[in-house]
Amino acid sequence: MKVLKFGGSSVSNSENCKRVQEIIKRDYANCKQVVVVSAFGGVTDELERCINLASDRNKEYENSLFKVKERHFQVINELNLPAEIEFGTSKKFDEIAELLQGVYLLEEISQKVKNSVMGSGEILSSLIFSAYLNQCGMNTVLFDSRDFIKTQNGKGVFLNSEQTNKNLEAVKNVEFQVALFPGFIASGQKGEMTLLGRGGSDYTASILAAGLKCSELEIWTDVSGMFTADPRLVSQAQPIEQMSFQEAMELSHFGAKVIYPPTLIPVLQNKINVRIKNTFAPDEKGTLITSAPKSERSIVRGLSSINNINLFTLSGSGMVGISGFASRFFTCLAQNKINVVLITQASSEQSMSVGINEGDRALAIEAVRSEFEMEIRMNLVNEPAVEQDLSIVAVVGEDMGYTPGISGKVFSVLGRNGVNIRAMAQGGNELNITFMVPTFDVKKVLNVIHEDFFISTHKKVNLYIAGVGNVGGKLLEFMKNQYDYLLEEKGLQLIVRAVTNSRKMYFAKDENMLQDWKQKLEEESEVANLQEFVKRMDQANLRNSVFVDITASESVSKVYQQVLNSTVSIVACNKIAASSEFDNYLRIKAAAKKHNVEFMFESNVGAGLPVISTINSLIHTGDKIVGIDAVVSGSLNFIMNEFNNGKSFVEAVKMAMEQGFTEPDPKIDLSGMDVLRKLLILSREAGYKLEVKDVEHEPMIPLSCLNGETAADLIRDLEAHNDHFEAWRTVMAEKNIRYRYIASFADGKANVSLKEVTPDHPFYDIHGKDNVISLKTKWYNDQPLIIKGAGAGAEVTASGIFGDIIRITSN
Ligand SMILES: Nc1ncnc2c1ncn2[C@@H]1O[C@H](COP(=O)(O)OP(=O)(O)O)[C@@H](O)[C@H]1O
Ligand SMILES: N[C@@H](CC(=O)OP(=O)(O)O)C(=O)O
Repeated sequence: MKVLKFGGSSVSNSENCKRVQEIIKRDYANCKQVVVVSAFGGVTDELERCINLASDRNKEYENSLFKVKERHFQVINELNLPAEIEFGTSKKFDEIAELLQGVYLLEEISQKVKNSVMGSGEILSSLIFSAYLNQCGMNTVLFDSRDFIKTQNGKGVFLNSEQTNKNLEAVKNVEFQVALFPGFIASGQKGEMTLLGRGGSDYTASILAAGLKCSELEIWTDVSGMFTADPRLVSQAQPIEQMSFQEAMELSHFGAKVIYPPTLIPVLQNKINVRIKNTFAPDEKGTLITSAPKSERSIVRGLSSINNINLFTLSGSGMVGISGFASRFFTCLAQNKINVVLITQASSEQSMSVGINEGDRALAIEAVRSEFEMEIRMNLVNEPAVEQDLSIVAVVGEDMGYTPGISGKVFSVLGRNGVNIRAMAQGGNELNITFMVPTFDVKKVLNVIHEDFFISTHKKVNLYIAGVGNVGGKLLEFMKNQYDYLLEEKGLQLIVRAVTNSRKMYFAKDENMLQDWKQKLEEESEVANLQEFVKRMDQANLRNSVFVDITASESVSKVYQQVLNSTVSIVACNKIAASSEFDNYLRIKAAAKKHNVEFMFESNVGAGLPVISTINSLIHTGDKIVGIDAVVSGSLNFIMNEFNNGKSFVEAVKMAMEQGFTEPDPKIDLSGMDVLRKLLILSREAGYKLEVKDVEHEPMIPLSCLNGETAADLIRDLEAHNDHFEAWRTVMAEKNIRYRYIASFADGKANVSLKEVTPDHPFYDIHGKDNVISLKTKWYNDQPLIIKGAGAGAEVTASGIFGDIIRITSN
């Protein structure tokens, strides 16, 4: 004989009742089955709502009850059940209505009435379902669980197992092929209806399995087993194939709703295996809960969480070394029936903290205040402190006890994601690590731990992109092209969550807008608002988030601190932050370090060339940069090369502008400001403290050409100075030299100016928009390390930014 329990999710309408009947039919001829049903999905909640409405003297309860009644009649009609079932159902609803009317008139709910109303859902579903099974030709006997399952008084559910098991003996004398029991309901000492706790039909099934000495208990629900984490919170969660009773108990105790915690006790005591199966995919394996489960590949078996937890702390100098404090504290909580979910004590013994349910907060404060009234008055103990809006997360696995370093790994991954752990405890049995975190962070916490401990198919990378012009557009195109490759080869899933330009922004509802960002921005956007953009990114609180700045905007660079405080990494091609005042540059780097996130800006110098990463790598391995010579303006090189090829200077500038090689304001290039910023960044990354004022700087073009406001003014002024530039051509021919705009740093001195280079100089032959960076170091002394290649253009810049994103997220 085996027990099958079908939860509310399995019996929520006539269609589902038919599925359940099919499942029972599979073994109908082979073995006797004890079937436990819950109320139709959501009915218990609705009945509870009705009582609360009635006690608030809100007539709306009648309407709500009517809807519940209609739902039951719809099932009866759709299953074509006989009139006596309609009659029985109607009678039950009359009884409920009468009870509710009493509550409405008295404005009071007694526990007895509450139980009677809330337990009605199971009485109704079992009545309907047993009739349906009989109609399908199955020999089904409907039993009333209240006649067998006996509870005793106390907080929560206290099963009188001796009496229950004795009562169940009678079932063995009844002739049936299917025995149907309503779940959830039981009876007390005086025969009154009692309830086994929310989710208690699982417990009913387990009590029956133990009392009737069944071979197996099957819990049929709407998921294919106990998952590695709540599948509603962790989309990559997988069903656990096998687990021990203890592991299942820990996971369910800490919130895995799929099984009600007390359920595991009777089956554990009687060594009855439990299988969790999916009514909607009956052929899937599900989870087997057994005494000796086979090991899974991961040491951690599963994760679970409970919300609405408060951290209640008792502290004070008077607590130190005085025995009896802890016992008084816990006794006082226990006497008030306050459930303690987690305990921690500071080693100084100056404070003791416990996790309690939000609903017990007021009672706990009152009880502890009164217990320690005298000590509080004498300032030996402080007023109890309570922190709200917390959740408990449990990491569970029997093998964790034998494997060092698990808690280290858990806490380091949380640290990397900026999660503040409020309290923690490791079970003495080493079966679990539990800790409290702000509820706001729970989803993120479960997902990052899951990604680290289970064979995740992929890691999600959440991108918030500011600046979707030329370079930004290319980046998004590259990411789209590489999406499948990165997912398959690197396990990285790129998800674009939001984009903004200076006019519009679009925040994805829940989708990945990588494919259709342009259309979304075009058709469904809202007015751009940078503060709002950052605020929403912060509120989303997604793991592995990256803010990508592809603007040249100072206002965007000003939100970096805020972005990093939200534990979001930054990838910038915008140079303003890294080349701002040295203190600000340091502050931003420090904020990134503090929040365990990254601030990366490889594309600030040399676009996609590996310049900053090379400098960082040399320094990390013990080298020292002693000199830098660099031609780092792709646009200026392009202009000079076109000029050398015979174009007039102004023609060459126009070409560079048209082809998108210059900054949005070309004066930033021609003034040498862009090169100066790059030199600042290189030398700072090389370990030198340098400000703009420390750099000797001569613009590439006469100062008088830089006074205009617009690009048209610049072109006009350059044309007016044509003779100045043509004179360069003459000098170059006479001296057999070329002019290059060079950034240099040596002996603590930095300089940016136009210099002559001879044909044997490495900067003489530079093609197109190439950059050359020559690094003289302790190790590259005789021959400097030279990095050369295209240093401007949308493609190479986008590839530099893309490289940073991948480097950050594949850590
Ligand atoms: N670790 C977990 N594994 C599987 N399901 C879980 C887990 N944690 C929470 N759940 C949730 O539990 C639900 C099943 O429990 P419940 O709604 O009580 O079902 P039923 O009505 O069948 O008793 C699933 O739909 C799932 O969303
Ligand atoms: N109907 C009860 C008992 C129960 O166990 O339901 P379910 O099996 O749907 O979780 C409740 O909602 O609490």
